[in-house]
Amino acid sequence: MNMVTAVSWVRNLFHDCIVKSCDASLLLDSASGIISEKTSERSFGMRNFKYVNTIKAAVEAACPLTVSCADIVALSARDGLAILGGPSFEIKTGRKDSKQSYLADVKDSIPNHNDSMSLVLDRFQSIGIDVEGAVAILGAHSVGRVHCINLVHRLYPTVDPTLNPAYAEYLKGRCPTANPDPEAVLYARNDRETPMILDNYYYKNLLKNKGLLIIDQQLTSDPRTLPYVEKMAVDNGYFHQQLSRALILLSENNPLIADQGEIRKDCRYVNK
Ligand code: HEM
Ligand SMILES: [Ca+2]
Ligand SMILES: [Ca+2]
Repeated sequence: MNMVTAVSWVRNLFHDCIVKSCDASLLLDSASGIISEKTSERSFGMRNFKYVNTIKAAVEAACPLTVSCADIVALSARDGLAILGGPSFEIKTGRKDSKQSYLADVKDSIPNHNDSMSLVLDRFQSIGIDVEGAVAILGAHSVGRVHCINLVHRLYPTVDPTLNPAYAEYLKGRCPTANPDPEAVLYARNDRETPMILDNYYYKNLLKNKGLLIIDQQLTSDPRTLPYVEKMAVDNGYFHQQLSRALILLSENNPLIADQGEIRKDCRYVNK
């Protein structure tokens, strides 16, 4: 199992479940009147969807039309977290898959990297995740990467004063120009200390002004969130416990009931 795939599974859970429901709406490809949520600019950098199809094909071969794509999203995120050294927890099953995609809702549901903390806290609150849970769930940024396109505005023309100057120099090395070529795949690791471990280095970094996205660093400048950052930075067990709680809430967001959904044969298309 590739660790990078595990990282993708964790991000899939957020991008699916916060848009309407944990219903695999994210996984639909553009086809027959559907425009994929994957085409949203919020989905920038998402990768490894092909492995969800591999899992689905194996599950269908063993037990047809029984395990939804939405359950695969939830269970693969759970397993991805454990593989990355994050918390282990039980997750409910029985989710149904959506019969449509919600591209038009993606931008309202998933905040932008430079939105205000109030907007982000409101978004999480609307799916039942409180401030403590919101601080923990952003700790998913303890793994993975950010492309330069999402960073350069903090480096050029002047360095964002909330960014650690030595770290800014390092990031300039990763992202040498103000206008990164979108084809060049320039990026920085989310957490330079333990890039592939889902641990509390994310919070230790924030306290040293080494947050990568504006939204990450704002956790230390907002008096509502700072106390939780400080506590998570010194207590990985507490971080994992809050992260589990928040991810379970996310994974149970607004489930489809009765015939609102189906069990897709192929996660990329609604059933014929
Ligand atoms: C306010 C909320 C959030 C915002 C604005 C946000 C934004 C972003 C951005 C801009 C990236 C970098 C994309 C790229 O340049 O390739 C990213 C990466 C990532 N995000 Fe978030 N995110 C948020 C919350 C979350 C949550 C709640 C999770 C999971 C529970 C999550 C998981 C990840 C992961 C794992 C990556 C790394 C992906 C990879 O390396 O392939 N994010 N996020
Ligand atoms: Ca969804
Ligand atoms: Ca880490």
